[in-house]
Order: sequence, then structure tokens, then C-alpha cells
Amino acid sequence: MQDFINVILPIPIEKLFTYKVTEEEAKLLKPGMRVAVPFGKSKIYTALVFEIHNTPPTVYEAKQIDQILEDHPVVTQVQLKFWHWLAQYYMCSLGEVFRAAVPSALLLESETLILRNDRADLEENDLLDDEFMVFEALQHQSILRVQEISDILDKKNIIPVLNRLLKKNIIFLKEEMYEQYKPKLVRYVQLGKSHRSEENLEALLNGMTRAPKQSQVVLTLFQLQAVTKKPVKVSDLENASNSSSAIIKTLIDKGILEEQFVQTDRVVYEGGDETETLKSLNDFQKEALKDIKGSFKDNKVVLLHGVTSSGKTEVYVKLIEEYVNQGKQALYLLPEIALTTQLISRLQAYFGEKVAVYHSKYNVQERVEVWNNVLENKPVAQIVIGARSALFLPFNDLGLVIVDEEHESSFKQYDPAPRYHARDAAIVLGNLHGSDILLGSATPSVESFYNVKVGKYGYAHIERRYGNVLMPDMELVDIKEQSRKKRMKGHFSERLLEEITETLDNGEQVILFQNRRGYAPIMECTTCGHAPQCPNCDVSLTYHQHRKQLRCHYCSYHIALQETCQACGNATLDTKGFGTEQVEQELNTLFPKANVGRMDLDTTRGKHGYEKIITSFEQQEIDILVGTQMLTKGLDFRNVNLVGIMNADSLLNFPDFRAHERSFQLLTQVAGRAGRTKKRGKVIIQSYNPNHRILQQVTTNDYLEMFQEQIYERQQYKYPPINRIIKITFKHKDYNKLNEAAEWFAKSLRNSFGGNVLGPEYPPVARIRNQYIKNVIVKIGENYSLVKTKNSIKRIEKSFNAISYYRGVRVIYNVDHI
Ligand SMILES: Nc1ncnc2c1ncn2[C@@H]1O[C@H](COP(=O)(O)OP(=O)(O)OP(=O)(O)O)[C@@H](O)[C@H]1O
Ligand SMILES: [Zn+2]
Repeated sequence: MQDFINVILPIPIEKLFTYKVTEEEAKLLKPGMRVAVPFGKSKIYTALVFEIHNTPPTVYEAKQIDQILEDHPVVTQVQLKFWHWLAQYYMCSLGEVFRAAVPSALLLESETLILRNDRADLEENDLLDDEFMVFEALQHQSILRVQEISDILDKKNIIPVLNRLLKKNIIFLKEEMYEQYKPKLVRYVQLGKSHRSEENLEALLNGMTRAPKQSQVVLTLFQLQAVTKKPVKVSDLENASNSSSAIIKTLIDKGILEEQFVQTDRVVYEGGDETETLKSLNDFQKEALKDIKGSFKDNKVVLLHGVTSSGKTEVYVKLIEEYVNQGKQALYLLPEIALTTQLISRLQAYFGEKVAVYHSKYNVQERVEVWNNVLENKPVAQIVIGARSALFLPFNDLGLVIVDEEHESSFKQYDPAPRYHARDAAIVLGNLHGSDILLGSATPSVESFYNVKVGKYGYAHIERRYGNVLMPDMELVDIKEQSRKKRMKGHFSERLLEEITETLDNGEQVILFQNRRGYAPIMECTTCGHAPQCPNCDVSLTYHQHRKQLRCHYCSYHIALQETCQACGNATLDTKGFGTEQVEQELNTLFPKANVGRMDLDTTRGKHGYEKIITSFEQQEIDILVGTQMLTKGLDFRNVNLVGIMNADSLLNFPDFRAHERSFQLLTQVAGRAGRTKKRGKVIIQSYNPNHRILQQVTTNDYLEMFQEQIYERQQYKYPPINRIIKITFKHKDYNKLNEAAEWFAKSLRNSFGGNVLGPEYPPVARIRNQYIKNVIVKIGENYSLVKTKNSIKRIEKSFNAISYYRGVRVIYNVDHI
């Protein structure tokens, strides 16, 4: 009987693809193993085995696979179920999930670009023939496509060769180009075999009396090894014996020391074996922990609602300890990489090398290492901290899932598919593993709090800050009034300036929040009113003073700053609005003695971008830190006593049904950075509209009132969490075609769903990268089936795709869009 396998290809096709395998192969293969397969005319992909069976495909002749790539599954059964759920729920293909889920080093394909690694230490003799041919080809051409290599070797299945070359460090993949991939090898030494006994060592030392430095090294090594019984890092030995690498090399050459290279995981913990003991919880924290465990017993997801600085993190830590002691894995999800910096050190202090980190700023090879460690359930990856992609790791004994800052909208993946919400997906993942699931926030999302209200989630509450520090004192400043009286200096009110001065005088630090980066969002000519626009997108160009450029924040377009207006030629260009750069500049003039730092997308590029700024603020090298929302949540600084919000209005006026909820969360969170440890902090909120309800609710810390108002509105207008929504986005470069296509689709939707279809409408930025955009929103009532609705939408899409005029119009689904 012929054997077949169904595989997931890492491309957006709806169906699994079937390939032929031999009887031997069928015996070896298991779901979750990778195979190299031919696809289309000449492509090769890394595909994932989904199932093994005996049914030939009906519409096409199955091809043979090229090669089996490993001897054990790298993707688990639970992961495959999880992927299946993601694809169904978020309306995308399994292939798209596969591509998003797996580090790209595990996804070689014919389009992958291969580069030579100029820094490789290479012994040509170490290379097999086929490896050498690739190596040689790369001497003449620095970049080759996998396909071209396939031609050079004159064989189809070259993925194994490339895998070997990757391992040997001879090549790397295009996307790693800037990371200069090199597996990190650490040099260890130990005493040579013949010198290990005490007598032999003595004889050795006696013979070395004329080489005191060498004997010092040997003695030190002996002492170090007496403690650890393991090889010692050369760098440690150098330090401990006060010697040099030259001396150590001499000893190695003489055979007195043996050297050994160990490939270490890059995400190493440097702190040694010492770990801190956990802090003991105060009564409020204990109570919360008890409530959490109680609800876990009932198999409920729990929401931990604790005000800012109430010590939620310490509660998580206590829980993690319990699961880790039982040998289980724990996953700690955070919405932003910026937050991992502080948390990593906090968790490592308790759990040492058990903590692994996984997010997109780690390079491909680092991610593969974490992947394998988690797959093998190694102690070094028992606790994983990560941004949303950590959900995709191959856990096999996941006991606890924590989603910190669960209200954060950056948990939602925007582009590309799967457009999943990491909090919601984490709950599904946790359920598949039978794990306990804890969501935490000082400002829970309306969704999660609603789930508490209807009894779906358990609830634990901490109303006091740790150490009984009072919640910060909040003051609203009316800047309309202040501007009228000409009391503003730049964008600073008198009150804010007074408070900054006092805080700095006390040797304390300040955080200032402005939700725009750059110097000014608009440049405008005061003579003719012309404002430079992006040619590719429907937005004004943002002025970046530091780079003397006008930049588009939606595409990479930028031009040098102009002296005169391009429309009328007058030198009367002026800025409108302001961003973080301008705040920073004003501060430099107003407080020339203070050190001002800035944290936004422009200053945090690069792998350690965040870390540098956060560390220098922690160490008080920066007095005033200006930033966008990335500095507003979860960060724990001890010496910040004042938080200033430069302009609260831009948040409130956002055209979105969640704008008020978001503003409440953002403002409460940023305010929560003030006065966390010793004395009560101060918060100044500048606004043109200080009587706005949300601002009142923020200053009185009235979460419940905000929640009730929001729920009422959502009920009235049929928005989540009462209803569900699917946003369907249409994109095309032809304006008319886009309009007609969106209209056609919306009309068909109305035939099925009537008044529950909104749009099509242009979003605030209606063209990005020369693509026009229109959105349609489908609301799904409480009593409707989500599955049936999605099926009807898919059916409409099929008829839509059959209309040739609409070909090329992209249709993008965003389920539970936020
Ligand atoms: N039981 C405890 N013993 C000693 N210090 C504690 C304890 N609990 C919390 N702290 C300290 O109080 C501060 C605030 O705690 P933490 O950062 O955990 O608050 P949080 O609730 O996570 O706040 P946010 O929501 O603002 O991020 C931290 O500096 C933490 O070290
Ligand atoms: Zn643009």
C-alpha cells in the first residue's frame, strides 16, 4: 500500500498538501517532523508533517518528498492543535501560522538567501564535498539563493547540506546579515588527566618552581575545580589567577591543561549559583494569592486586579516558584520587549539560570536554542519570559501561564497573519495543556473585567500599594486657560515647571509622557498653508529635528528638511503640534543642568536599545526621561516622584470605540510610575479639557465607574465584549477598484447580516504605501454562531474571488480587531 503524508507548507494556501513517501520513510516519520519538499515548478520548502495516511489526493498526482530533515518531531501534538485553533479562529491558513510560529532557521526554502560568513574559522578539510562546493561558490558570489545552490550541486534536496553548513558556521541567512551569526563558544580548561591526583599534582608543581606564574595558574585551577569539580572558564581562570591567556596557552601546549569548547546558550545567566530568596508577601498579597489558588481549583482563569505598585509581580513570582518546584514549565507573557529588561533581572535574581527569554530582538540562532531547550524540557528554560511569540514555543509540561498587563493592545498581532490576540491565545494554549492561567493588570481590559462580572473568570484584588505608599496625588492643569493668560513656556504650564524644579531639587527623577515621536507631526507654511505630505501615504510628514529630516511614520519615506515652502517659495515654514523631540529640546533650555533622556522608537533601535536607556535611568544618570507609551507601563523605578502628561487630549479624541478605555488605562499606568517606594508621588495632567469624564475618573482612580460607563455604551452600540467583531480590510492601489470591490463585498455581507455590517469606510490614514484602504466591520451578536458567521464570510469571499475585475484586491480578516 502506498504511504502518503499531509504537510503544512509555510505559505498562505488553505489546504494541506499531500506527498508520497516510501514505506521506510513512513515508518520513520511522525507528525511534527520537518521534511523538505518540492512545490510548484521549481520551489523547495521546509514543510511540517501533519498526518500520515494511505489516501492518495484526488485532484493531483502526489510528488515524492525530497528529504526527511530530522529524526524527532520539533513541533508537538499540542502545538499542532493550537495552530489549528489559531488558523480557524483568526481566519488564516495553517501555513501562515507555521511561518509565524517557527524560528526562520527551521524554515529554509528555495527563496531563502544564503550568505557566506566572512568570519568563519574554517578548516577546508572539515568540509564534505558538497559543503565545499557551496563554500567555493560563495567565494565568487557573496549571495546565493537556495535554488541556485541546488543548481550548483545538481540535486534537489540541498536543505540538509545547508543545515550542516549553518551548524558549521560557514553560511548564514539573509535576515541575519546584520547580526553576524556565530554560535557562541566558551573556552573551558581542566587539569590534564595525568595530573589530577594529588601526588601527581605535587610532582608537577615541584617541577615548576622556575615558572611561578604557571604554577600559580595550576594551583588556582586546582582550587577552583575542588569547589566545582567541573571544567573552569578560561576567562574565570585568568581573573582568579591574575594571569594572561598567553600563560594559559603555554600550559595547554605542554599538555598540563586540557582545553574544551562548549557551545553555550546565548541567553546565559551570569549571576553564579547564588539566588535571592523570595520576598515574603504582605497580607494583601497573601490574600490575593489565596483567592487565585481558590479559583484555580475551580479551573477558572483568574484576573489579578492590583493597583499600580501593589506588588503583583511578587505574587506571580510566588506562584511560579510552586510550579517550578513541581518540575513544571511556566510562561510569563509581557506585551512589550521594553518591559522584559527589568523583569529578566528580577526573575533571574530568584530563579537563576532557569529563566529563558524569547522575543523578536533575539536572533534566529538564539531563538532556535530556546526552542530546543523548551522542547526538551530542560531546566534552563523552565521559566520563559517573552513577548507574544513565546506562545509558539514547544512546551510539553506547561503548568502556569501568566499574562501581565493583560489590557495592553500590543498583545494583538496586527500584521501579518495570524492576527491573533496573545492574551486570548494564551488562554487557549493553557487550556490545551491543562495549565493554570493568570491575567494581571492595574487597569483590566473591559473584556476581562466583564468576564469576571459574568462569573466566567475568578478574581483577586489588591487595592493598596506595597508598603502602604499612597496612590499618587493627581492634578489636572487647564492649558487652555494657561495659554490664554500667556503663562505657558513652550508646552509647559507653570505648575508643571514648578513641580519639575522641586523634584529635581530633591534629587528625584521625572517622567514626561508625550504620545508622539519626532519634533512635530506637521510642518506648515504660514503664507500659503501648504504642508509636506508623504507621496506614498495620506499623512503629513513628521519633522525630526535631530536628523534634520521630514519622515513618514507609515513607510520609510523621508526627505531633508526644506528651508522654503515647496509650494510658494517663502521661507515661512512653521511646525504644528509637538512630539518627544521637541519636549526634550525645551527641557534642555528650561533645565540646562538636568540630564534629559528620551525613550521612543527612534532611540530604542538595536538589540540593547531599551536596556541602555532603562539602565541609565535606573542608575540616575538621567534626571528627566521623556517618552512615548513605551515607558508608561510595568516599569519599576525607585526614585521617580513626578510624572507629567504633556497633553492628554490627543488620546481622548481618537476615533475608536475603545478610546476612552485606552486613555484611562494609559494615563493610570503612566501615573502609576510615580512614587512607588517611599513617599507619595505627584502627577500633573495637562489638558485643554480637564473636565472630561475620563480625566476625572483617572484622577479619582475610579476604575468601576469607567467600566460601567463603557459597558453601557458597548451594549448600546453593540461592541465587544457584548458582541464580537470581525474587521475586514480591503487594499488596492487603484482607488476606484478598491471602492467598487469593498462596496460589492459589503453589500453581500448585508444580505446575510443586515444592519450588523458597518462600512465600507476609510480609516484615518486612507492610503499607506500607495495602497488605498477601506474597512468593513461585521458585528456578531451574543446569540449568533461565530463559526457560522465566518463560514458565510468565507463563502462570500469565494464568489468575490471569482470576479476577475476584483482580482488583486487584498482581503484581510481581523477577528476581534482592536
Ligand atoms: N512582598 C514584598 N516585599 C518587598 N517588596 C515588595 C513586595 N511586594 C512588592 N514589593 C516592591 O514594591 C514595588 C512594586 O511592586 P511591583 O512592581 O510588583 O508592582 P506591580 O503591581 O507589578 O505594579 P505595576 O502594575 O505598576 O507594574 C517593587 O519595587 C517591589 O520590589
Ligand atoms: Zn509614507
